[in-house]
Amino acid sequence: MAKTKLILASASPRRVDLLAQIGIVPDRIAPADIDETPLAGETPRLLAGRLASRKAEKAAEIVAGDADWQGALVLAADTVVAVGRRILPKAETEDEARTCLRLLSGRGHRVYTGVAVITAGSPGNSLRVVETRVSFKPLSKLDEDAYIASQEWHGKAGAYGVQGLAAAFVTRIIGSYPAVVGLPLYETASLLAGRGYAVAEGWRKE
Ligand SMILES: Cc1cn([C@H]2C[C@H](O)[C@@H](COP(=O)(O)OP(=O)(O)OP(=O)(O)O)O2)c(=O)[nH]c1=O
Repeated sequence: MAKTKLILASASPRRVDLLAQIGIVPDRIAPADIDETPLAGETPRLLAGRLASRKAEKAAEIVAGDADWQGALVLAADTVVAVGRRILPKAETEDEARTCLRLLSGRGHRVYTGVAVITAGSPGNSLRVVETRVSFKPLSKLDEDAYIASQEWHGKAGAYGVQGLAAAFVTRIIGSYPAVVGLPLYETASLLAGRGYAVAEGWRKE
C-alpha cells in the first residue's frame, strides 16, 4: 500500500524540528496565513482549537484540485498563552513584550496548543487541544531588560520561547513540554496514527 503523504500547514521551523524528533518528515510544507484575532468572549482553549483547524483547512484548500495530494493528511497547530482568561499576544513591540513578561512574572500561566489533522478531499477533522501549566520565577528588572534586549520574544505567543533563554525563568511545567514549544508530540502521533499514518515506520536502524 502507498505511504500516506503528510502536509505540514506551518511556517514554523520549530514544528518541523519537533516532528523530526519522532521521525516524521512532512512531504510538503504549506503554511496557512490566517486571521488569528480572538472572537469576542472566546476562551484560549477554543481559540487554539479554532485556529489549528482553520490553518489545516486553509492548507487543504491550497492542494484541493491537485490529484497528487488527494488523501494526504494535513497537520496544523496553534499555540496560545493565557494568564487566567487573558490571552497574551504574539509580541511585536518591546512594550507588548514587557507587558507580557510582567504578567508572567512570579506566577503560573497556561499554554494551549491545538493540533488538527484533516484528510485532503474528505470532510471532518481530528482535533486535540493540549493544556500545559507553566510557572515563572519572579522576574527582576535585570531579567526583564536582558530578555527584552535578546529579542527572543519577538513574534512569540506570550513573548517568550521556553526552548531558549526563557528556560532560565521556568520553575515548573505540568504537562507537555513540546506542546509549549509548538506541538504536543504524543497527541500529534496519536492523531496521525488514527488517520492511518504509520508514525513508527522508519525508526528501525538498517
Ligand atoms: C510559549 C511559546 C511560544 N512560542 C512561539 C511559537 C510561535 O511563533 C508562536 C505561536 O504562534 P503560532 O500561531 O502557534 O505559530 P506560528 O505563527 O509560529 O507558525 P504557523 O502558524 O505557521 O504554524 O509562539 C515559542 O516558540 N516557544 C514558546 O515557549
